Order: sequence, then structure tokens, then C-alpha cells
Amino acid sequence: MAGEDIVLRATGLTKNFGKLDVTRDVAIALPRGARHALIGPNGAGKTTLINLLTGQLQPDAGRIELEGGDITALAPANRVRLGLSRTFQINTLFPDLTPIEAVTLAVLERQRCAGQFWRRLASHNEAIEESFTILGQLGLADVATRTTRTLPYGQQRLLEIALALAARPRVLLLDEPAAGVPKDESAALFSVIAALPADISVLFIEHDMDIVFKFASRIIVLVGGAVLLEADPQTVRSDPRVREVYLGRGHD
Ligand SMILES: Nc1ncnc2c1ncn2[C@@H]1O[C@H](COP(=O)(O)OP(=O)(O)OP(=O)(O)O)[C@@H](O)[C@H]1O
Repeated sequence: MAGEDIVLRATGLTKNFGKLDVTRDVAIALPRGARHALIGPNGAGKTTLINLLTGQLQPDAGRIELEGGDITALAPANRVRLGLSRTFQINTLFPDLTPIEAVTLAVLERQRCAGQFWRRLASHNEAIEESFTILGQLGLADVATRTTRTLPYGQQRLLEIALALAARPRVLLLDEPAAGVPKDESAALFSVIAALPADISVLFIEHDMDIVFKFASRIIVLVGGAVLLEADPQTVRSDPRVREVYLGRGHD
């Protein structure tokens, strides 16, 4: 749309698994600083859409643009380099490293990719400092030197986000960031996500509607692989089609 600062845009995205249409002509536009939720019943195609955006899957048709550049054919690592990072539903951490070790390695990896790795010692000190800043943003400074496996699960999920932030993303795609976290801790986790730097655009998948309505500025509703509705929380909450999809399938 004219005048809007769209960071990530997908148009006509289509993906089939055999006879199953998992993604059907999907168009999304994520503005700078977005805190958008992607919701939909089980099997709606939410994870598949994230996998298409990040390059884990190739679409059968459609186009994906990051800051106006066509990234549709790029490998996931190249998309990360351009500023598109993600987290996964499942835990992907190294349990024996400490948060500061893990995030510093991720920062060094980013620098290596940018060809700055051989600035050596100064670079390493900067990487450690940057890592402490990232851990601080996520409320993990106090546990920076504890072994990851000893951290409460909510903090491990935040560490996943810290690792994604080490790539300095412009867009962060979070696939159920609170999966496995006790319900009373997930609001705290989402408060931290909401407070991430304002220039990072966030799209998150979340099943808990209380959380979605509290933390999303806009909501994309995916049903049967297609976008049923994209609107503000109030509009989504009162839309009869959305109520039908959820109430009709036993969700609250
Ligand atoms: N690699 C694959 N091969 C075949 N079918 C797949 C594959 N990945 C996903 N599917 C199917 O595509 C559909 C969409 O799956 P997807 O995981 O994207 O949904 P989802 O909305 O993320 O679901 P959930 O909320 O349960 O995580 C499902 O019917 C799933 O079984």
C-alpha cells in the first residue's frame, strides 16, 4: 500500500503436498515494527507459511519480498543474512552451553558471514558485549553464565529468541514461542517479545487467544491454507466466521 513501510511482503503464495493444498494464494504484508499474530485451527498451514517465508520450503507459486527485494529463491541462511530470522516450535538449544556462550557464538557467526571475523580480539570483546545487551533485552542477564539445561523452560524459550536476535533481524518469525511454557508464564514471555526494539517486525504463531488479543496489534487468520481475515484484534474477535471456525471446532 502506498505510504506504508512494508518490510516483508508475500503475494500469491501457494504450496501443495501432493493433493493437499496447504497454502492457497496467501498474501501478507508486515509493516515495520509490527507485532502481528498468525492464528488458525490445527492444520491450517501456519507453520508451513512460516517455512515458506524463511525458505525451509519452496513455494509452488508466489513471491516473497524483504525490504522490496525478491527473496523467493534464496536459501534460508541467505535470508537470515538479509534480516529474516525465526525460532522453531521445538527447543533447538545446546544444553551444555551458557546463554552468553551461545549468543556470542551466534554474533560471531553473523560477523564471519559479513567477513568481519578476523578483526579478532576486539571483535570478540564487542561480540561478548553485544551478547550481554541482547540477553539484557530479554531479561536473561542474571542467568547469562548458567548452563542452559538448568534454566527454567520459559527462559530457554527466551534464549531461542536471543539467538535469533544475534543475527540483527529486521523481521522475526516466532513459531509458538510459548510452546511448552506453563500458562501463567507465557504472558511474561510475550511482554518481553512486545518490548523488543520497535524497528523489528514480529509475526508470531500462538494458540492461546487471551495472549493473542493482548499482544497482537493485528491478527492474520488462516483457515484451510488461505487467509480468512486480516484485521485488528477487535474486528477479529467479533467476526462471525472466526467464531464459527473456533467454536465449531471446540476451541475457546
Ligand atoms: N512435509 C509435509 N508433507 C505432507 N504434509 C504436510 C507436511 N507438512 C505439513 N503437512 C500437512 O499440511 C497441513 C498444514 O500443516 P501445518 O503444520 O502447516 O499446520 P499448522 O497450522 O501449523 O498446524 P498446528 O497448529 O497443528 O501446528 C497439515 O494437514 C499437515 O499434516
